[in-house]
Amino acid sequence: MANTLESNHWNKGNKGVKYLVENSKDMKMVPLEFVLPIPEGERPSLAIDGSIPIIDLGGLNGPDEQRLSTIHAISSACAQWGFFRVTNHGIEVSLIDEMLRVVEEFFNLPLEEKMRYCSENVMDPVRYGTSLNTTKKHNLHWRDFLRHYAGPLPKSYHLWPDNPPTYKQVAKEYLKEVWQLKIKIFRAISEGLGLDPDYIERSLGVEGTQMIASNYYPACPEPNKTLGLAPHSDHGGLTILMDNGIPGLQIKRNQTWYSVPSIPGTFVVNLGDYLEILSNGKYKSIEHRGVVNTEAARISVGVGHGPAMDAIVQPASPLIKEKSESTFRPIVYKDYIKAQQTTVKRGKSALHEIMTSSDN
Ligand SMILES: O=C(O)CCC(=O)C(=O)O
Ligand SMILES: [Fe+2]
Repeated sequence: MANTLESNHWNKGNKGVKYLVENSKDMKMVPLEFVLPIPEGERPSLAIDGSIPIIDLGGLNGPDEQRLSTIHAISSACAQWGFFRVTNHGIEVSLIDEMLRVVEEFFNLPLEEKMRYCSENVMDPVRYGTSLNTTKKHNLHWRDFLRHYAGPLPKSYHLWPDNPPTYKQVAKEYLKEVWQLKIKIFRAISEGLGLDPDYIERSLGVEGTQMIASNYYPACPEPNKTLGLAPHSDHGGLTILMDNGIPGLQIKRNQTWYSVPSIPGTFVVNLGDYLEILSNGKYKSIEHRGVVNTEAARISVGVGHGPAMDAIVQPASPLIKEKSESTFRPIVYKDYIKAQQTTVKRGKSALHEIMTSSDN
């Protein structure tokens, strides 16, 4: 439900980080409530420059041999990284730029206008907010966000922000293209898992969900003391992410944090918990976090794709047979989202809760 400036959460003086930065002259230190207990060895500046596999998706339209080698490259990226970058993805750079522009315009609106979409309920179809999970007490994070359901379109389109005036139209076009891209990638992942090419797509049900999360991370005077976004894995199957050219994404691999460079015009694709579950643990959803910098605001736009809200999430039966046991207990997708989004600990704790044995 939309809130006003008088509602609880905003009454506490938390008007979002962008507002805070813009209304504090010459901020030299991060306010205490944003200082996070980041372990010494995991400070953002200690991350190693990393590069994730780059996959030319044009290969999927090529002759058989090229198509199979592209599928193979995707499945090894899924097994070894859980993250990869795609080029030749078929989405016009001008549309990506336009999407970034309307998202930036949204965050630049006066606070009162953005507040129309403020909500603390993680299941609300449209939510503007700040930090991480403001319903529970915890230190704040250096980001504001706008999240909303995208697909199925008719269920939420009328609720999307109508300001800036072009937002709905541009977002609709962008999300339609991203939807097609995820079909292409899911097909390749299905084949790589030895499943029917349509297996994953069909597993999502007739009303598979698409959710968009746009993040605004203002420049920050002490980037080593806070985080834009705490370590987490995504709950859906596949997230397709782009940003405004300012780096800030870090991924955890073998207990080490790596910075993922920003390459405009490409997308970073990552597997979420749904795919870890569906693959019966063969592929892992990888923890990642958003870090901030002293120089410039970063905007990122991630689009997650998962099953229908009332779908039962469980491993694909051919993959259970392969391993002779199921690694996860079945759970209704919306219950899983709720569990994952309301925990303060994040990381992969929600996924660990549904594992059938703790040694997986
Ligand atoms: O800003 C980023 O690069 C990461 C965003 C993200 O992980 C998310 O919205 O789930
Ligand atoms: Fe994420």
